[in-house]
Amino acid sequence: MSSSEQSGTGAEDQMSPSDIAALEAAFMEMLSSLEQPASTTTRDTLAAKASTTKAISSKVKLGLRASDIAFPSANNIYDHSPSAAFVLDNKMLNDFALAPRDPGLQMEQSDAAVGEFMRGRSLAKGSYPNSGSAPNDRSGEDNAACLLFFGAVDDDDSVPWTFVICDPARRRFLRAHPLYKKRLFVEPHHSAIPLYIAASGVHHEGLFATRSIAKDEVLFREPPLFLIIIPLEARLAMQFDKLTREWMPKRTQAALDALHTCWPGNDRFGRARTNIIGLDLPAMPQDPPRAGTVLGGLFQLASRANHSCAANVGFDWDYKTFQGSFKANRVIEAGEEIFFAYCDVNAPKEVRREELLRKYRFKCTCTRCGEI
Ligand SMILES: C[S@@+](CC[C@H](N)C(=O)[O-])C[C@H]1O[C@@H](n2cnc3c(N)ncnc32)[C@H](O)[C@@H]1O
Repeated sequence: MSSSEQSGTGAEDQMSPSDIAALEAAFMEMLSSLEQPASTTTRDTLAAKASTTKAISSKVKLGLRASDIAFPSANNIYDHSPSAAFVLDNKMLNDFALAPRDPGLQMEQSDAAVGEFMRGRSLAKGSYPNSGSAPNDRSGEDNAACLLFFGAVDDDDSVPWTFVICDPARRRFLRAHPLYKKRLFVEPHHSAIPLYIAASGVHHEGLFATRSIAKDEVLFREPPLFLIIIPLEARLAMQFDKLTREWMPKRTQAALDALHTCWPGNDRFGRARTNIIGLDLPAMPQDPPRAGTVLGGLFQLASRANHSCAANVGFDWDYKTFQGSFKANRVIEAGEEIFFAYCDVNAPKEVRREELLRKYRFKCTCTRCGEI
């Protein structure tokens, strides 16, 4: 799936040491701005949020420090929660869809997850046998199929993190991100997300609104489960099951396995291809025009949404906070299915249909495309 403005590209990845140094310096600057003490306004906002989420905070025992989730916007209901748990594992999502009026059970489960989270472990590090083509890897490590663990790692697999498979240049680029090795942003609690998963009229399952959603409302924000370079290379495809089995936390593996695949067989690569969303990354100095999208992200919630050329939400990727989000582009009624566009909706119908068929193996019958 592509984000609204971008589609996958085959960007070249030649970065000079000075390019890399400049990017790293820019990110360090960004990091220091994120670590500024909260302003009075931000503190007031946090205090107001703390009172509105009191019921949640009393049950979710989490001690995230503001600096761990230092997101500067201070204007979104899901930001900044100091009592937040990333508890969107698949079982809980299913529970949520089946029993949306039973948040108590979910709270208990999140308590357990949060307890593990707080124990904290050092970052796991690994390399993968070199498959031979890393001409611009100046990092001193020999793994061409680069793995990058972006976020905290817990041996018990219960913490939010992002698993990245990319080329050496992008790895260095991502490493310079201020959130590297830090905890990623977490939602206050998934019962605050106005969505549930249920059978879809267009395909198997989809996301639905639990209540009326206002135009421009952000439905949720979430870090990706993993990122992978686009285009998806054959050598990564062949190693993908092994890579994920060996390096991905079991919890993330389970979340990946729970997603739909539109490709024959049951391999994880097909599952990834079905569900990946193209992400806009900051342009790198040597990038050709429109090469902003160089990574695809797989998301636990966003990847559950079906496509429509008349989508009711837009997907947004915020590289600074490492979050994907859905924003309503019109009022959405309770019970309505959430749709976002996998392709460029400004392209002619025949072009859209061809792309959706080729990449996602379905014929679009949305209100704009009509019956086949
Ligand atoms: C990211 S998944 C969407 C969630 C999926 N429906 C599920 O049950 O997990 C993408 C796949 O859903 C199906 N799909 C999405 N939108 C569709 C639509 N408008 N019509 C038919 N199939 C669709 C296609 O098989 C596509 O490859």
